[in-house]
Amino acid sequence: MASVTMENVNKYYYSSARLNHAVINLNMEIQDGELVSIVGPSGCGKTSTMRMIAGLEGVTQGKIFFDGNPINHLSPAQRNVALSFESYALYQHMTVKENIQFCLKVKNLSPQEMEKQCNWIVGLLGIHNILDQKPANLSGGQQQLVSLARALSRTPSVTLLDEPISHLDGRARQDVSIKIREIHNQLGLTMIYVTHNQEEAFALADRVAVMNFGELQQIGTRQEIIENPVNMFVAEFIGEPSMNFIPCQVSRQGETLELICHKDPAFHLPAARKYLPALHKGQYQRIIIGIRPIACRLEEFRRPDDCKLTGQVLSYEHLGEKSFVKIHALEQKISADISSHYFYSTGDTLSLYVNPQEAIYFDEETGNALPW
Ligand SMILES: Nc1ncnc2c1ncn2[C@@H]1O[C@H](COP(=O)(O)OP(=O)(O)OP(=O)(O)O)[C@@H](O)[C@H]1O
Repeated sequence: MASVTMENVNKYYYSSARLNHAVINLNMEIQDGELVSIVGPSGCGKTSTMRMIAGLEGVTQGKIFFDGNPINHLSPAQRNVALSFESYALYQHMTVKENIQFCLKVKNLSPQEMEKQCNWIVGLLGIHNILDQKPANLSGGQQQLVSLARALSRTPSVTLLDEPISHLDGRARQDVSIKIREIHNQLGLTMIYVTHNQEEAFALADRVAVMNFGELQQIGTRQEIIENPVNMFVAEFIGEPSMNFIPCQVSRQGETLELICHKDPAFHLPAARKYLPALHKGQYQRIIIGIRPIACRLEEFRRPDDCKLTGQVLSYEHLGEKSFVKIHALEQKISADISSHYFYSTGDTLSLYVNPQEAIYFDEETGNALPW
């Protein structure tokens, strides 16, 4: 297995006389044996990044290294990467078993070893019943499992999985993603995993990379990204429901700092301790306060320092153990994740309690998180 380093990597596409800067100055380091997941909105450059690492797409500018060795000039085969992309790319004239074994042939295994390796991955992914089928007779989900089996049966330098289980339904998807993690752990693979599903990304990966408009916004563990998003894009994109953003004016009176979020009715928040040094510098007049829905509590769960926010219920959803409510307060929508067994109707008056210490502050001008 190998570490992957991307140094100032750029990808331009020239199509219909239009220049598209799909990946912009990407710098990323993936350790040997690490599982990194890439998430981001459609068109942000995830697949282009994967295809450049695989060698299926040229790098316009910048360098990619495996274990410190430049690989830009190497063909896909020379890079020794295993791939499973959303479109399965199976050999249509071969059976499932032949598809898997074909990939193992490059490893020069004996027939017995090949059989053993094939049985291992087939057993893990539970696809024995389709071994003699041709791809055309399989569902989209089954074809993805075969494509995944092919990628995971090898022990390549780097394993690239791009939406490898997007066609599986809920339960099967969860089971297979757990198996991918198990295989990764067992074999110590260096793996890059693209998904639109944040929960899957955080459940699987050691670190998650968030991209937007071709640029890497942040790479970190779940805790780092949830607790310390670097900007409003990451804060809003990660987490469901999305973070609430409340614009505030910073009011300084001597040593006292207060955030005026709304005048009538008045809603003031004491400044969070961790941001006091940044706010005292006087550079920020207006900031945006980010409050996660999970940090908006009902009265029964309120904490001593919580501030009260009252408004009319706009919507209420009860989903199994979770309940989401939106209220109209401070002339905007405020979402709360209230694990509650009460039911609310549109128009009910509801108070939510937020702890000012749990808020994340952003510069109104740049959208970047304030330092602390
Ligand atoms: N072969 C191509 N020719 C021209 N433009 C392309 C090509 N492939 C991708 N693009 C453009 O590059 C940008 C990044 O595309 P890419 O497929 O890498 O994004 P993505 O994050 O993987 O999207 P999705 O999540 O929808 O798969 C998009 O604007 C896309 O339209």
